[in-house]
Amino acid sequence: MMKYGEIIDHIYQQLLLEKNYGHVAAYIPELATVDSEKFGVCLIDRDNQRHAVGDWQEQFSIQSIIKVVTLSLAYQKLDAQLWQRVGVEPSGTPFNNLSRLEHDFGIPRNPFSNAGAIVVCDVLMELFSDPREVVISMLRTLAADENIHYTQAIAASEKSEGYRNMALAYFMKSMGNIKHDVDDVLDLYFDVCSIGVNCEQLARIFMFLAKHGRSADDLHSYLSRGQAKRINAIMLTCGFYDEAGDFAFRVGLPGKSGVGGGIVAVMPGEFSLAVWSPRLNEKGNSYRGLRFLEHFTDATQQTIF
Ligand SMILES: NC(=O)CC[C@H](N)C(=O)O
Repeated sequence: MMKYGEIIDHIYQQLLLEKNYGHVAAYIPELATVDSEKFGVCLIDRDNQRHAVGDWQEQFSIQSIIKVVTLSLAYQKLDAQLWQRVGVEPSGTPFNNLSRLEHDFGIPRNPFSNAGAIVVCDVLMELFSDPREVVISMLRTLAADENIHYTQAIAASEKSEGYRNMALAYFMKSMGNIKHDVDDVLDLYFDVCSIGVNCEQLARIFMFLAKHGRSADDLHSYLSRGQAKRINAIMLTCGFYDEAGDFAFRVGLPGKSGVGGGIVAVMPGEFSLAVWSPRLNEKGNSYRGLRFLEHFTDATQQTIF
C-alpha cells in the first residue's frame, strides 16, 4: 500500500521552502482579493481514504475546473452527438483565445477552452430546465457534502469585466452555435465558474473519473466506462490550454486547472488529487500546484505513462 500521506506531507514541506512564483488572477477583480500564499492538498484513494495537508478545508473558486463537470452532464445525455458542436482537439492557444474560433467557423476546438465551455452551457440549457440545480446537486452528491454553493460576488465580478467571453459568445451566436440568448448563456457560465469548493470536496468529486464514471461511494453512476475514458483523454490533451503538453510531460495524469488556483488530477483506478495555490504562471495555471503534482508523480510513479 502506497504511503500517500507521508509523501504528500514531505513534498508540501519541501515546496514551502521554495520561492513561490506567479500572480493571482486579477482580471476577475474578486479573485485578486485571495491570499496568494494559501496552499492546500487533498488526495482521495481508491478505498475512499483522505490524505490531506495545509489549507485543504478552505474553499476557493472552482473556475475552469467546473468545465469537466458541465461537459460530463452534456455528454451523459447526448453522447457522440455533442461533438457536432464542440471538438476534442487541443488548441495550443490560451483559454480565452478568439482568433482560432473564427478560423474554425464558431466550432470551439475543445470543451475546456472558454468558447467550448460556453457552448456546453448552451447545451445544458437545452437539456435541463434548471441547469444550475443539476450542476450543484451533481457536485454535492459526488462530494457527499451539501456545503457547496454558487458565489454571487465572484459571478458578478467576472460578469462586470467579462468582455472577452462576451465576444466569444456573440461570435458563436453569429455562426449559429449558440441557441439561447447570449446573456443567459453567459450568466450560467459565470455562475458555474463561481462555485466554491475546498480541496477535499474537489478530490471527492473527481473520483468519478478515477472510478470509470462512478461516484467515490460507488452509489451513483454518471458516465459509462467508455465516456469516462474519453473525458480523461480530453483532460490530458486539453486540460491546461497551451500548457497541456507540459503538464502531460511533467505530471503524466489527466487533470484540469482553474484560475482560482485549483488543479485536480486523477489516476484511473487509484486516486483523485486536488491542489490549491492561487499564484498562477503565465499560462494561467497554478505555479505551485504544478510543482506539487510533478514531484508527487515522480515520487510515487503513479502516472498513466
Ligand atoms: N481558466 C479559467 O479558469 C478561466 C475561467 C474564467 N471564468 C474565465 O472565463 O475567464
